[in-house]
Formats: sequence, structure tokens, C-alpha cells
Amino acid sequence: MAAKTEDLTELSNIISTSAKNYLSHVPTPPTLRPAPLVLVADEAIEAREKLLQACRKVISLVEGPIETIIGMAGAFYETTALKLACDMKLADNVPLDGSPIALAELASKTGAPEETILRVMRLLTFKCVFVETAPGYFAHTCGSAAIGAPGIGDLVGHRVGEGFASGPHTSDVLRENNFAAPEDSRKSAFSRAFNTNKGFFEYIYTDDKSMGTRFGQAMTAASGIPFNLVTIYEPLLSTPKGRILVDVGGGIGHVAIAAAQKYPNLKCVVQDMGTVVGEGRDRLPEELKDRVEFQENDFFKGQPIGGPGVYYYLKHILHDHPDPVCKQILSRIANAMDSSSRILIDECIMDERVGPEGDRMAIMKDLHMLAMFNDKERTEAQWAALLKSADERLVVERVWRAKKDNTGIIEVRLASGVHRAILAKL
Ligand SMILES: C[S@@+](CC[C@H](N)C(=O)[O-])C[C@H]1O[C@@H](n2cnc3c(N)ncnc32)[C@H](O)[C@@H]1O
Repeated sequence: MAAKTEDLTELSNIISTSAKNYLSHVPTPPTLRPAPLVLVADEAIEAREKLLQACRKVISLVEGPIETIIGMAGAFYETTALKLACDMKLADNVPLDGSPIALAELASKTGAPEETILRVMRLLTFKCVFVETAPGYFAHTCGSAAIGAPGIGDLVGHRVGEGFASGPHTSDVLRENNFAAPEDSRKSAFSRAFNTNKGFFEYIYTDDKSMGTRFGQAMTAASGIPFNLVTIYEPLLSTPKGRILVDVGGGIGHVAIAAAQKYPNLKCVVQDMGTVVGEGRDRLPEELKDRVEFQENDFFKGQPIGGPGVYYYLKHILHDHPDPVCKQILSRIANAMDSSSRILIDECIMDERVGPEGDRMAIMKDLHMLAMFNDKERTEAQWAALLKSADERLVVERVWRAKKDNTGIIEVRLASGVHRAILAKL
């Protein structure tokens, strides 16, 4: 599709063609009713993207400038309604099989007034989250049913909780630094919103552990299932027995578990901070206990695991930290590596280009990183520059891009036989 298409007729033709193409590649036509999650097959991804891009442009064209921009200015009311729905536990009290519930019954089950529920439902049903099946009767759609799904519901909770509270402070925090993000994550919009001089992680380890537990669960859904490590990084298919993958900041071990299940030769060590490691150990399936272990390790202090062929896997770690802090994390790992080890950075790889063709989730995540940590998602050029500045021996071996979104695994090795001092002289 031409990037500049602004013609309604042309866009509607694109929608019609892409919709047919999309439908020809999905096992069942999409439904708004609650249904098991169907992953989009690779063949359908391009048609889906074209369809969504054309729809975005059509909406903007037909809405016109006032509705578009005033709608955006008030988009936080969508989050307000979603947060109210979560806090009133609406999704938990609507039958998951798609059958309706009367407003009066929903009010009595949740203890919330009918009027408040109705006002929230007015906005949510407008976005096809819940549906009114008959006057005063509400049922789940696939969107509202997802609010209660493990992982996804926690991610919604994290966004409408910490994210929604922090977002409005972002502009004030940046204004005090000439609109550049401060390089200290303890001076973030999150810290201001929660009235703390701690960064997010320190806060969830000490001040609000339940926020930390929810965040750990949210991470299981935050990066699009199936995980890149088990879908796009081909070298693991032929990994020899006993090869070690260190999941640095691996949370409760969800990715390491998926990797160990798929690759029986792999041994995984999940490193994280104390409380998180404890939660991960408690959840580890019995049959993986000989190949997945948890280790308490602060990635700022060093990397205790070395030796040939080790994979150091960092998913959603570096996007939480400004460049100077990322350099510390990377250089600790570089010091433990040899030429056969690899760092695998599994993150967003942002488009250089902007516009309706962008990846919505990545764009939102970038601003979420800004509000929560004073950090960002990076382009391929920014990743290369960060690695070089962390340790000049670190070179990108290959970028393994996901088809489903703007994420990928950046495979990094240590330039062999080249000493840092020699390189520094060049
Ligand atoms: C955004 S989460 C990513 C979790 C997991 N890698 C994933 O992608 O789902 C960042 C993780 O880094 C961990 N973390 C933060 N600071 C750390 C530190 N200094 N040392 C080790 N882990 C840390 C957090 O506890 C959290 O589990």
C-alpha cells in the first residue's frame, strides 16, 4: 500500500482485498464472541497489517480533524473506564461462556451501583469490549473476556494502575530537563506519581510487593506469545546437550520454561532479584527441575556464569534502563564471555519510519518505558551504537526479526582475538 494513500475509494478497495486475503489465511473467521486465542499465522500477518493500516486511515479521514484530535485528547477516558471495570470486577462477574447477565444482577454481584456500571459499559461497549445483547443485558466479547485471562489481565492491571497514574506526570518531568528524558530512573514520572525517590524495580521489591507480583505475571503476556526465543532463533534447534542459557532478569522464568520445554538439550539458569527468584522457584514444573534453575543475581554486580558457548539472554531488560545503565549491564556480561558465547537481546526494534504503518504496541511500549523508567525502545542503529559504546568488542552477529511485530533477537558476540586495548588505538 502506498504510504500516502488518502483516497477513501482506494482505501476501501484495499480493505476489501486485504480482508479476503486475511480470511483465506485464518483457520476460522475472527469473532467478537469469547473464543480461545488463535495465533495469527505468518501468511496472514501482512494482510492483517494492510487491513489495520487502511482502517486507521479511513477512520481518520471519515472522522475529520475535530473528532480525531478531540477524541485523542480524551482517550484517557477509555483507560478510566477500563480501570473502573477492573476495579469493580465487571469481567469476573459476566459469564465467560458468552451468555448475558442483567445489569441489576451485575450490580448486586459487584456491589457497584447500576448507574456507574452503565456509564462504564457505554464507553467499553462502544469499543466492542463487552456487548449489550438486549436492553440492560451485558455479555462478554473476546476483548472483555481477556481482562480476566492470566497474564493479560495482569498486564491490563499494570497499565491501568502504574502506567495510567504515571503517564500524566511525564510532561512535567521532561519539562524540567528541557524535554529530554532524565538519565536517572528514580526521577521518572512513575516516581513522581508514587511519591517515591526509588525507581520502579526498587519500589516493587521493597514498598509494594503485590505490585511486583502482578508485574511478574504481566511479563508472561507482555511480549506476544509464542516467545521469540522459541520461534525465531534457529541456532537453538541444533544446540548440543548441556548448553547453558542464562536468562538475565528472567522474572518468574516463563521464557526459560518455554525454551527448556522446546529444546531438551538446553539447561537454563534464570537470574533475577531475591523475591522474584523465590516466586519463580515455587512455580517451576517438577519435570523441569533438573534443567531449569533459579539464581539470585543482581545484574549490576556481575555475571557469575562464564565458560564456552553460554547464551546470555536479555528480554525486556535494556529497554528499562537509560544508556549509561545499559552499558554497565552489558559490560558485566561481556567480561564473562568468550568468542563462543552469545548475548541475545530480545526487544523491540523500532522502525526508523513513522506513520500509520507503525507497530501500535511498540509505539505505546516506548512511551510506557518513558513514563516508568525514563527509558525507550530502540532502533537497530541505536542498538548497535549502545553495544559499541558498552564494550567495543561487542559486535552484532545477526538480527533475527519476528514476523508478527517489531521485535527481534539481536545476536551479539565478542570479536574474537581482538583485544580491547588494540581496538581502542584504532
Ligand atoms: C521487564 S521485566 C522482564 C522480565 C523477563 N525478562 C521478560 O521479558 O518477561 C525486568 C526484569 O528484570 C528484573 N531486574 C530488575 N533489576 C534487576 C537487577 N538489578 N538484577 C537482576 N534482575 C533485575 C526484574 O525483577 C524483572 O523481572
